[in-house]
Amino acid sequence: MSLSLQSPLSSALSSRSSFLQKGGGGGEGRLRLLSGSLSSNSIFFKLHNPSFPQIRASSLDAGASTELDAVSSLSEIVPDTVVFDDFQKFPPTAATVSSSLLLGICSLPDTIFRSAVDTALADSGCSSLENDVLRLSCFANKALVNVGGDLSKLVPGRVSTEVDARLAYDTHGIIRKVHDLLKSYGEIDVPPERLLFKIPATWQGIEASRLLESEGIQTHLTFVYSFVQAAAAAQAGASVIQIFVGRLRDWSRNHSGDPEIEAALKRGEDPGLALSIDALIQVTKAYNYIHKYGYKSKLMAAAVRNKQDLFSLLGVDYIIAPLKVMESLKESITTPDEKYSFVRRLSPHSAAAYSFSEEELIKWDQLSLASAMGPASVELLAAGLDGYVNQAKRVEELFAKIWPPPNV
Ligand SMILES: O=C(CO)[C@@H](O)[C@H](O)[C@H](O)[C@H](O)COP(=O)(O)O
Repeated sequence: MSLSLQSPLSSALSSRSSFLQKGGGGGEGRLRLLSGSLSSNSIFFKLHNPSFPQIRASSLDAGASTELDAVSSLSEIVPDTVVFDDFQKFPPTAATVSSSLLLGICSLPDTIFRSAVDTALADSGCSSLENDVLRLSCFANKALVNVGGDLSKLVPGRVSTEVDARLAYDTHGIIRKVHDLLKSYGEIDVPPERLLFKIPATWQGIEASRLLESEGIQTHLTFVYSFVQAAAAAQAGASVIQIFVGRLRDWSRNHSGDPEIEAALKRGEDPGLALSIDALIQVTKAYNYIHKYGYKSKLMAAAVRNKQDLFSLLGVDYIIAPLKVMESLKESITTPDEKYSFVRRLSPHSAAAYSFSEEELIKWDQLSLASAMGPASVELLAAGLDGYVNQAKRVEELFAKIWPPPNV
């Protein structure tokens, strides 16, 4: 059977062109690429002065550098790129491919990734599957891999591929899915060392990560909202552990009965602007645990909403920063003296000095993890999974509408 590669998506999608405008937290159709740091020199800033003056880029003189240079020397700052134009401004060095990205690509009339999706929908192996569910899942996998393959040519770093969140509680299902994705990547010559597989940090996801890492397959555990998930992920040997600090702050703010929030409000602090104490505690403990005990994992802080969030995380291995924060950091100039305003909050040195309780140093298992996670991480994990499941279903619904292409 010969299948056309002539953009079978176009007609079905002509009414879906507004995905990219919807924006918002983790919103649909946002195209997320991860760029590396712009500077690698290591300066250690000693003093903290949150009200340091900001000078516009036009007045840059010898000896001045940007805030972005300054913070990039302490953490790898990863732009959370949402549109293709940002490639020019913040060239990506790594990328994530997800259902959300597929929805975004399908909503655009003409993108460099569109033919990757069309090619997936023309895959004869998938087309020949009689079972509708299997066929749609096959198309979705191929689309992820084809887009991931294109991204691997654009970025020098690793491409992280989202694993279907419907498998979040099925260790062997996750492993089978990753093996399938890896096989498809092999067919288009993308080697495993260029790949990460993004898996939800449920206990079953953490177990899958442990087994996959033991085969040399790199994993990226996401939806981490607590130190205990991060510790279990580190024990599993996950390559990347992604903790969503801003969502923890939002959770605290939305549970105003929380005594910490009440106390912050009484002190006149706005819990909506500063990272909540709990978010800072979880990320600090996660970082210290990984670095004190020599785990190979890298900790990635995500859902950073403003510069103050970012400043309070300096030293963490990676920080994903929205473009507006990146731009503001790039436009703000520091003079050599002002550089000392930046404080490295997290470092291997401070990690070494940190004390954990005996209960925190256990070998985590399903039961201990479940009883230690706490309401914020339980609720946020469930909400994150719901979002990903919804996006995965929408991709399949979309593919079901447009397959077979009209001229088959
Ligand atoms: O997960 C990745 C990349 O792997 C990020 O794009 C990630 O989705 C974003 O940093 C966060 O989701 C942003 O947080 P929020 O605004 O959705 O709460």
